[in-house]
Formats: sequence, C-alpha cells, structure tokens
Amino acid sequence: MGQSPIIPESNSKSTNRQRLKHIRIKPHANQNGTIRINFSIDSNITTYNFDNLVTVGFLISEANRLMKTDSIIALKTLEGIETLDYLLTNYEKTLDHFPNILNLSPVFYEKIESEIEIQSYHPIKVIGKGGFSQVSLVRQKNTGKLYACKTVSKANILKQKKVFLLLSEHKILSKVSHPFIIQLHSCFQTVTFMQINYLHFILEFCPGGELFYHLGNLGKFTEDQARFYFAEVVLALEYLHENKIVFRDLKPENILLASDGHIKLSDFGLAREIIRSDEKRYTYCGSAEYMSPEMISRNGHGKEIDYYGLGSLLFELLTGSPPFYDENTERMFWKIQHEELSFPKYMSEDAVDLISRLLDKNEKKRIGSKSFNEIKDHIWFSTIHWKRLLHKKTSPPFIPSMSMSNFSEEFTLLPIEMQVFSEDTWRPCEGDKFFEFDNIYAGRVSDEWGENMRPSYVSSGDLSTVNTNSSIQHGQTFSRTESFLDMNTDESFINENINLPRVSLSPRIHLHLNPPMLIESLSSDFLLEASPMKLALQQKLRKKNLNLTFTSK
Ligand SMILES: Nc1ncnc2c1ncn2[C@@H]1O[C@H](COP(=O)(O)OP(=O)(O)OP(=O)(O)O)[C@@H](O)[C@H]1O
Repeated sequence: MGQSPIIPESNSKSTNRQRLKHIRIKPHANQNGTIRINFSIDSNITTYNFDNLVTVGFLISEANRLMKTDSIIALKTLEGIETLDYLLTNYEKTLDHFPNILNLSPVFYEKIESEIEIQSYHPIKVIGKGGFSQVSLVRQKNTGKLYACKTVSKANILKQKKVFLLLSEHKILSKVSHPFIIQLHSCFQTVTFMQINYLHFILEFCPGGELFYHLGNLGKFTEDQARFYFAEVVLALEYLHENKIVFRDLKPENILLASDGHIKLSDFGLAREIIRSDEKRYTYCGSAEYMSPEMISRNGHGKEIDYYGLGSLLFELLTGSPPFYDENTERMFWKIQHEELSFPKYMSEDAVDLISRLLDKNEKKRIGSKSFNEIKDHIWFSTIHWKRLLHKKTSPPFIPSMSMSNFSEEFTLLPIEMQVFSEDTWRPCEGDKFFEFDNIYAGRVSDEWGENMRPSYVSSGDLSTVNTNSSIQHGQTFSRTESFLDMNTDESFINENINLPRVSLSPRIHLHLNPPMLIESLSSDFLLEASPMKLALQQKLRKKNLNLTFTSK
C-alpha cells in the first residue's frame, strides 16, 4: 500500500519553543522485554528504558515533562498510520503490541469554541465515500482524538429529495448505543457565503476499515473467523430489533472494524423504526445483491428482511460473493425468488443449515421470525458464549494492521475538499427542513456496558499477515455494492414532498393508493382535509403513476 496524501496538521504551538523533533520508540529492543524510547528534542536525544507495560499516557506526560509544557495531548506517527494514530490518542493503551521502531511526533492542544462546529476539527485524509457522502478522518483540536466525519451536501440531499432519509439516519444514530454499533459523537451543519451547505456527522472512528476490504484481501473467511464477526452482527441486530429498528442494509461494506478487532455496524441510511413487531414497510430499497424475495416482490417487508440479510452476509463471508449472484440483475432477482441455493462442498453442514434457514424464501418460515433466539440457539453457534461475546471477552480473529492502512487507496488518494472544513457554522431556525439535525452527543457512553466496553487487546494476529493460502480464491471476490431507495415507493418521500399540512379536521379523510401497498403506511399518519389539497395530491401522485381515492370516515 502506497503512502496516502496526509494534510499536515497545524502545530502552531511548537514553533515558538524548543522543538520536539520526534519520539522514537523501540518496543522490543531488549531481550528482557523493556522498551527503549528516544526523545529527540532539538539536537538532544534523551534515551529511557521502560518496562513494556508503559502506556501512551505515560509517554505523553514524559514528552510534556521534557518539553516543559502541558500542551501535548496526543502523539502521531510520521507516516499517518490510522490504527496507530488512533491508539496514540488512547492514554490507557500499553505499547507492548506496537510495531518495532516507531517515529512519533507530538500533537498540541488547540483551543476550540465549541465541539459542534467544523473549525474544531483538522481534516487528515479521505477514508470513504458513500452514495451521497464523503467520509474523512479528522482530529479534534482540543483533545487530539480522531473521528470519522461524514459530510453530506445539502444541495444533493434536497435535489435527490432525501431529507427524510438523512433525518431518519440522524435520529436512529442518536438513539442507539451498543458495543457493536457505531457511536455518533456530534453533528452540525455549515454554510459558505455562496450558500453551499453541508451536514456533518462526527462519528467514532473505526481504524480497521470495512470488513468488505479485508474480505476482499482474503477471498473468504474460515468458518471460525466468520462466526466471530457474524455473531457480533447478530448481537447488534438483536439490539436494533429490541429497540424497534429494522436495519435493511446488511452487507460487508457496512460492517467496520474497531482498533481492537471487534465490529461496528454502520450506515443507518436505510434503517427505519417499526413500532409493531408485525409491521410492514413498503419502500423498495437495499442493495440489489442482498435483496430478499419479499423486497423484490414489493409486497411489503418486516423485520424478517434482516434475517435474510444475515443469511446473505454469512454466505458472502464464507464464499466471497453474495448468494444467487448474477451479473444480470433481472436474472439474479429471479434466482433470489425461485432458485434453490447451492453451497460449496467445503462448507460445514451446520453452516449450510443456518444459511438455508435464514434465506428461506417464505419470510414467515425464516429462522428468527418467531424469536431472535432461534438464530442464536442454532448449532452453528454452539461454540459462541453470547454473554462473553457481548462483553468483548472473546478474542477477535485479527487485530487491524498497525503497520499499514486498512483503507483502500481508492479513497485515501482522493483530495480533501478543504473548503468544506473552512465553512461557518449554520444554526437553522425552527421550521427549517434540517432543524432537527443539529445536536451534540459528545461523551455519551452507555452505562449499561460500563467497564466491559473496554477493548481487550489480544495479539491473535493481523489481517495482513494471516496465512490465507487455503482460503484465497483470487478474482472471485465480489465488488462494491450500492444501496438504493426507490423514491416512488418511499412513504417518507411522499410525506416530504407533497407539502400538505398534517391536519386532523373533521370529517377526516383516509387515503387509499393504488397499488394498494401504500395504503397501510399512509393511512395511519396521513390524515388530510378534503378539496384543494386532495386535488393537489391527486395530481402529484398521478405523475408517479399512483392513483388516489378517498373515503370519508
Ligand atoms: N466511523 C467510520 N470509521 C471509519 N470509516 C468509516 C466510518 N464511517 C464511514 N466510513 C467509511 O466511509 C464509507 C461510506 O460511509 P457510509 O456507508 O456511512 O456512507 P453512505 O453515504 O451512507 O454510503 P451508502 O451510499 O453505501 O449508503 C464506509 O463504507 C466506510 O468505508
């Protein structure tokens, strides 16, 4: 992996005092397990030997002591290796598993006005791109902490009429708190004099990158490796369903790896709240390759769609491509709906059984539809201790690489749009479409998990160094997929774009649409007054080939 363009973070504090050129640590320099650390300040080198349980916090305090300052708040690698840079902001992290010989430089405290404005963050590099977002690695100026900043252009959102989607992602992200789900730190919006507005989500940073990236490198996972990641996804999904949220977009691109090797489910763009457990949604959405039969037939889908998503995910983790994959989407859809899935010979009987039951074409018979425990109790999970797993007491198969980037150059070589990071903060007034978006959740940690949330650093290997001879099938790995949402079928789209006041005047009118799939979802919260509004609505829906009839109640 080549070097990525790194924006030099400003270190203004270091210019007017003696300069800490770098700290050179040699974690495994001596046989007796001590760590040699050279502090190179101006032309003086001070060498110490510490025992190998020395922490990042101790290293930082030593650097401050030698520099006669207290403004060093973190350390960073000269090469900008994300995993290490992330760990170098974690004061409790011991240096024992750091690579041998490391050249570090200090990160200095900078004052900020507020955590909810873009000027409080230094952009470092692009790490990902989504359908309508760019994700950058950023460093908070006053704490030195690294975050992922997901930036979305308001103009795009408005043009593509996705305001509701974004607000729903915001609402769900701000509610959830689970060890295997990405945590929202804060969010805010910005504006330039030219009125180009951006929305920013500041998210917990996952230095391990996408599971998809690692799957691509390996070709496929062994059953033990897959079981670990998959079981953590199962727990994240169980939590979402318990909290009445259906995810609808399970795929390896949306599973990120934290620095400790545990997963974080991310991208809640298609997630929705479902109030009743038997409630159906009618929006046609997802990623074509992971679509369930009920989504393709557009007859409404419930939480069982996520069990199908689990089946597709497990199949892909174990084979390298999604089930029923075909370059021709129509043919793939036909296969998903009608064909029986064939499994490679190397897959265990138990895995075949679990996947077959998750991919049951009849969602009512699908494993999980009666109770989530049906999935957790399946024999393929017999080696999983769910409680230990939840409390991160089970060792991950790999620790994300500490010696190279876990992000594709496809993204890291992209230039950062600096103008995005120099915009002014925009605080919308009540009534603005994006009013609900602004918020801060910084420092929110679920009490429920407490101590057990602490990562248990285990040295069980490194994704880049694992011998994968037996599992790699080059060229077979599946390419990146895109999530989509068909606006013509999205209840929220219709709510958002028809601009009719939500009044409940008497007599109430219930709305019926043809095709009938929309009736249920609209009639519950779409009560209108008759006459001019009715006509306007009829006209707008006709353009979308939807017919409207009214009945009084
Ligand atoms: N917290 C994070 N830490 C590390 N990388 C991240 C983080 N959040 C997002 N990314 C990277 O950025 C990519 C795009 O992010 P995300 O999927 O949230 O965007 P999106 O616009 O919603 O995408 P999509 O069009 O697939 O729905 C991710 O696939 C991942 O590689």
